[in-house]
Amino acid sequence: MIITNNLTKKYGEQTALDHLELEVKQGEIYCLLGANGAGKTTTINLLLGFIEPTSGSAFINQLNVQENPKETKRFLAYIPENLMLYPSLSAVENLDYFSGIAGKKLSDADLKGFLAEAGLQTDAFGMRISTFSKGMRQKVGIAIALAKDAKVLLLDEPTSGLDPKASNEFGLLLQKLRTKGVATLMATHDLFRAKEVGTHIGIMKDGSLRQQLVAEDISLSELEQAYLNTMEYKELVL
Ligand SMILES: Nc1ncnc2c1ncn2[C@@H]1O[C@H](COP(=O)(O)OP(=O)(O)OP(=O)(O)O)[C@@H](O)[C@H]1O
Repeated sequence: MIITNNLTKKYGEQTALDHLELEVKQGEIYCLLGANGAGKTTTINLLLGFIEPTSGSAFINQLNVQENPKETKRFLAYIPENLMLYPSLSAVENLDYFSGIAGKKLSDADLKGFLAEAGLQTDAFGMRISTFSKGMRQKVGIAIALAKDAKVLLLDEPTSGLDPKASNEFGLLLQKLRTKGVATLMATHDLFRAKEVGTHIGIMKDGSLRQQLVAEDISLSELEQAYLNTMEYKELVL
């Protein structure tokens, strides 16, 4: 579903992404970890076609992103850290608008069905987005992915700033999408959530993917150690 071949992005002398080889299959949740500036957002922006690679290629559903910018977007849903929705429109109206852009004309009942499936409480369906918490807005983002029938979900730090309950709910939603066969790539700083929801975990540093792990094969403390080793942190001695 998601494949990158030697995907590289340079800004002048600086290499933001260095020959990335990545594959996320149907029903997998791949969590990308890494310090600030490691290249996580660059990876997502390349998959979205927001920026052009310096070399290498990215594929969504077997289509080259650069060569098929419109077609690849049809398969994608993207939830950034702060999802942009229309603040003066309701959840139903936003969903109607964004699913319309994706070419879906849905009935009121369908729209509400997707919001319910995304875990939004019924009394919020008609409320303005400006009154929503971040967790509620992220649920609208999931509803958009569901309505669009997205095959690939790209997430950039979607749980940052969410309280543990909202973050846990978001993780459960990702697992629900996984059972529908969605391939998810999530950039995150949250090791705990990566271990909880991820099927695969990649650790990036300075634009390159340094380690790839299968989530069920490691414990949280092993993941933490692998992360710290990759970052070459020394153990803190007090
Ligand atoms: N438009 C740009 N111009 C120049 N350098 C850039 C640009 N965008 C990103 N970079 C550089 O590319 C590198 C990778 O950045 P990127 O945003 O992908 O990191 P990240 O892993 O997402 O970090 P964070 O966790 O802080 O979001 C950084 O060194 C960054 O400064």
